[in-house]
Amino acid sequence: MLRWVNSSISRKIGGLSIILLSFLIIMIIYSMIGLQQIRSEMIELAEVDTPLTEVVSEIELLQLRQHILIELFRQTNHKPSNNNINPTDIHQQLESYNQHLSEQMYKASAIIESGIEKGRIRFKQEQHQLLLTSMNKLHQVRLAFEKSFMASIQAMLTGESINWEHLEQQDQQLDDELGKLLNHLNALTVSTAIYTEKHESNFMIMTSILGVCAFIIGLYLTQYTIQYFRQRITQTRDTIHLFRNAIEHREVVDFEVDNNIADERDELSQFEHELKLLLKQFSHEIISRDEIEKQLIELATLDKLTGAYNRHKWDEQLKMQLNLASRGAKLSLLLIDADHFKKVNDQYGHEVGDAVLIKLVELLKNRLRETDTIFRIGGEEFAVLIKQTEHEQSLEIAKLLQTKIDTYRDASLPHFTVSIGITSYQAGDTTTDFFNRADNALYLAKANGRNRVEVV
Ligand SMILES: Nc1nc2c(ncn2[C@@H]2O[C@H](COP(=O)(O)OP(=O)(O)OP(=O)(O)O)[C@@H](O)[C@H]2O)c(=O)[nH]1
Repeated sequence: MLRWVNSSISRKIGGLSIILLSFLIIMIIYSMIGLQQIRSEMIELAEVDTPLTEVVSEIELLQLRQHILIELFRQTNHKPSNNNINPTDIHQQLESYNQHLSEQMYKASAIIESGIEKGRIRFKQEQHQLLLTSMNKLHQVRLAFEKSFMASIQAMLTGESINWEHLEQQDQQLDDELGKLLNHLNALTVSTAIYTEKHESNFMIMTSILGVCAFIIGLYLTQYTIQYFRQRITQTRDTIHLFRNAIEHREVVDFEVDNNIADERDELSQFEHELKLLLKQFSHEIISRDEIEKQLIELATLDKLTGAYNRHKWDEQLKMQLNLASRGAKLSLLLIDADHFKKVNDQYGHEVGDAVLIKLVELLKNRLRETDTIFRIGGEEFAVLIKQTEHEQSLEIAKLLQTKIDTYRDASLPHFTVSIGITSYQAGDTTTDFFNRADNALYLAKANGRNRVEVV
């Protein structure tokens, strides 16, 4: 069953088509055999039933002739002078009647014998026996009638009295026997016709059942094919939908892809498998490209040495934050400059100077909130934008930073200090106004002895 489920689509549909085709072939063969049988039964009807019907009609006519013959004989005997038929004529007619009856009986037995030989007479052994007995009886009765009739003619010719009672008895007996034979022959033709009719109706029922079965199989095959394709296409559409959603939300699509069974599956499963692999790989690439882009943007906006934002980012952020401040947001600017940094470089070397700058930014980051951004705007000069904070509080932060740096000690670094100029946004400030006020404050801090905070 699993092999069937996993087999290719062409094999699945091919398998079902073979079942349907085999069924149709069986149906056609059955119909041909059935039609052939019905045809032979029709021939049988034509070969047995029709001549037998003719014999029956002939015997019925002979029955009539028998009655007429007796009546003629009666009239000739009653008024011989008024009748132009003489006993010789009656004798001849009797012989002709006998001959005809014998011929019809011979014909009937020949038809039945030949029918039985060819296997076309479908009646029971007892029926056959009954027919033969009836014929024998008829033969004997006919002989007795002939004998009695001949004796009566002879009596009429010699003027003796005729035994009418006996003749009429023989006539009646012959009539009865003829009637019985006719009944047997009729029953035979009727049973043949009934058999054929029954066979025909069985054939029609069987053909109809086979037709309905073929229709159901065909319908199921069509339904199965449509359903199968619809289900698989829906699955693939869901996979693509999942992928699209994941990409929209910038998430990695984690399809379950079973590599081991991929080769054993049908074409649609293999297609789905390949699609999932492709989408998975594609999503990974999109996400990693996003990561790279993010890193590139970060790199483009960060200062390589200290990790603080660079001058380019500073210009952009200063404008943006000032814009927000003009709409009511609180904003303070700290300009931080390392004191006598030239001396550090000169005395300890440029590398130590770099290390001092790195440490300086690290100390600033440690004391600031995530939202307060640090920019390196010159060699040893930094700016900090403090958002959503009152001026007094910003001043406190500036003093705290200056003190922390002053009190910081590291055996591998020289002691260093910073001067800080601070200002807060004032209504109508341009970037230049805002920056210049902070710069003036820094200048004051430098001028007033460094390692201190000044406000403007
Ligand atoms: N090591 C190092 N030094 C730098 C860097 N950028 C600027 N400098 C140095 O920083 C020094 C700045 O010196 P100045 O502008 O004279 O100021 P200062 O010596 O700090 O004195 P004041 O600012 O007046 O206290 C210069 O010697 C620059 O070479 C850097 O990235 N690394």
